[in-house]
Amino acid sequence: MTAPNVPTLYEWLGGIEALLRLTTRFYQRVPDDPVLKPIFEHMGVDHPAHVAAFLAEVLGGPQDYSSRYGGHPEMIRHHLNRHLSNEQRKAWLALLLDTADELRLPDDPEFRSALVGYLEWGTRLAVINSQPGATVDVHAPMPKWGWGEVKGPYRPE
Ligand code: HEM
Repeated sequence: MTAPNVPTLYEWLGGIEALLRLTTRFYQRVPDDPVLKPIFEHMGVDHPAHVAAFLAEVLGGPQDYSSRYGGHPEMIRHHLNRHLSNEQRKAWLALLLDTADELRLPDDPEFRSALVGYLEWGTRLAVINSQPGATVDVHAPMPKWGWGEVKGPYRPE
């Protein structure tokens, strides 16, 4: 159970508006990254908004990705047979975190460690689901991420 007065990670980072800024800027920067550029050459214009909606739901925000876009099974489906490598995963993660710094998303240790925890998990799952033979579990539940061991945001004194 969530303790009273502890914001969700979604609330703490600034909600959907902040996530849209993050994903929009991230995919603007992708073409400048030689490792990531070829992977996203054919992505649709809605891709940044879909990833923002997915992250919002995982981090405790509205459940729009589930109600509008098909939930976790649909996200997995997008990664099937992409043959993503660990090198590509690390480039994705590094660029996302660098973009979070560029946009001045909250950088307190509590928030960033929780965010990195989810992104480490999520990017590794994307790589696993992109390998030959991976299949979609149509009942895969949406992951939910909270503050973890730190139990809440940084508060002075
Ligand atoms: C936490 C990590 C991740 C999340 C939440 C995520 C989320 C998503 C979502 C929601 C989509 C569907 C977008 C749409 O509907 O257009 C998608 C597609 C995709 N993702 Fe990810 N992803 C993650 C990690 C990665 C990583 C690490 C890579 C590659 C290094 C990757 C590569 C792709 C590709 C290639 C597509 C399809 C793009 C296209 O439509 O051409 N993803 N991802």
